[in-house]
Amino acid sequence: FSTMPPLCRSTLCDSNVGKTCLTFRFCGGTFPDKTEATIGVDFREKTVEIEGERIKVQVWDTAGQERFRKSMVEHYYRNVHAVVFVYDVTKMTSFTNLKTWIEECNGHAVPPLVPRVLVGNKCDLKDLIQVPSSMALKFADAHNMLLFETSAKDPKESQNVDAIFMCLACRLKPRRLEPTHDANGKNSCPSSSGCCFARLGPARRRAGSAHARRRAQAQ
Ligand SMILES: Nc1nc2c(ncn2[C@@H]2O[C@H](COP(=O)(O)OP(=O)(O)OP(=O)(O)O)[C@@H](O)[C@H]2O)c(=O)[nH]1
Repeated sequence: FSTMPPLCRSTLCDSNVGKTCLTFRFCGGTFPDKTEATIGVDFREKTVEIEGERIKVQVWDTAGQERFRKSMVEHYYRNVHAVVFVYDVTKMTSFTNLKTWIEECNGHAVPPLVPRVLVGNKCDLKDLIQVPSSMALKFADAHNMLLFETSAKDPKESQNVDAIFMCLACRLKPRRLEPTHDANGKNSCPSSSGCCFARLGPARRRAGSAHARRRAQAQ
């Protein structure tokens, strides 16, 4: 068991996009029947195994509603190892608001080299989709993020949800944590080659994988 402190990542963005449900799906393997608006920050944990090493992943589920974010103190931003930005594929405003969330993150001194990924949730609602994958990919590219399209609700999509956190756990695996942010601030993480995706099964290869491969080829 890893004695390192848990890898912490934060899920950020508008209310109702499914941040809480995604963390339930990843940490507990279930979709909650009912959720309440998150107040402040909720913590969930899961231990994953990567290359024979057990790593504790701690997910910080942050409130989307402004009135419940008052307790989101600087501390949380300063201590994240990775950030997961979530939008609802059936709600264009949640996608256009991403810019504000990225600015908020930057404004709280989250170092640009802390890995960030973009997650389009509620893909099970196929007839209601407002944000096309192509648009999301363009945005993800422009902000140097990988894109995952998921559904916390559909159990068939659960591998895609796992892929988000497994990819980040792989990038942040303790022995890789230091080189990711070397003394010169350069990103020397070996997984920038897209190795996380190479190890994940085909079911997880949505928009994110094609995107990752293109990025890997470009590097
Ligand atoms: N169809 C569908 N509904 C989802 C999915 N994920 C979440 N929901 C629903 O979306 C609503 C909001 O989900 P939450 O996980 O509470 O959203 P949140 O982003 O954590 O909201 P805040 O805590 O207010 O920031 C709930 O009614 C969920 O049942 C999904 O993948 N598909």
